[in-house]
Amino acid sequence: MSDILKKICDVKLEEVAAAKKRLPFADMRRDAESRVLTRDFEGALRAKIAAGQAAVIAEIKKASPSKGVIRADFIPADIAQSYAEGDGKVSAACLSVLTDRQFFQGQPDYLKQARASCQLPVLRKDFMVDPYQIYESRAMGADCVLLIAACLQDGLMAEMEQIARSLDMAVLVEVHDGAELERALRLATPLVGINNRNLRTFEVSLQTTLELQKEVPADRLLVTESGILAPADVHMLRDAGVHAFLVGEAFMRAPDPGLALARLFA
Ligand SMILES: O=C(O)c1ccccc1NCC(=O)[C@H](O)[C@H](O)COP(=O)(O)O
Repeated sequence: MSDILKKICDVKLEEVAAAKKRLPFADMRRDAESRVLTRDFEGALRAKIAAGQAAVIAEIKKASPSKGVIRADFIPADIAQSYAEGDGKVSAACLSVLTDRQFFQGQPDYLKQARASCQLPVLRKDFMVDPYQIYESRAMGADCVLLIAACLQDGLMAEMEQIARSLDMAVLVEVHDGAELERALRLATPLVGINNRNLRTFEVSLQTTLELQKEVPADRLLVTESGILAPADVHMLRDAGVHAFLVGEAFMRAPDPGLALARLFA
């Protein structure tokens, strides 16, 4: 595991240990199981694709380890509404909200505020290292969780997927190389994210998606993640048969994130 990823995961383990002292596992599980009606994350992506459009998971991200602060004027509810509206013709399929405090300046309240302000399904974007966080994700309202293969051993990853599915949440499993993809494909989830960002060097290459795409079976829904900045990137990936995108920075740097989305995916 890369240094930054190891550092992030170590912090997460400490955070989970502290959280379990505040709210024990059984209570968090009860909270999660008392929530009703998730929004259909996979269905929202597939509906856009069936309509001939790109399926965009639009990210709400204030800062990142590679870029520092990306957006100063940061009101998650406004950003979520802007993504849901787009330009009236082109808009987001789903949201992704960073909830990590230390490295991304996120927080769980941002997810709650974003979700309450629109009807879009929401991915909790964080670093999952313990089953407790899956219950916590549902308790805060998430419709989908991210499992980063590089952070998880096979057994734990499968257990966390199973818990998410028992709570009616979707799972986006994220990979960056062939070995991780092979492990991810042992899960049942159809949602496979290929992160174009190398989390060791922060280098971004869209070639990562093009190379790994060949190994993704047709019954999985490939989501290309990171570094999609220009219409030419979108055209190149769509011409290659990639129709689901997770985009953050390109929207977060724009005054109106929803209009930026519509322009990027026009
Ligand atoms: O973005 C980072 O610097 C980063 C560092 C370490 C782990 C994860 C990181 N990013 C998370 C993401 O995957 C992106 O926020 C997401 O794919 C959107 O990428 P972009 O469109 O390039 O903002």
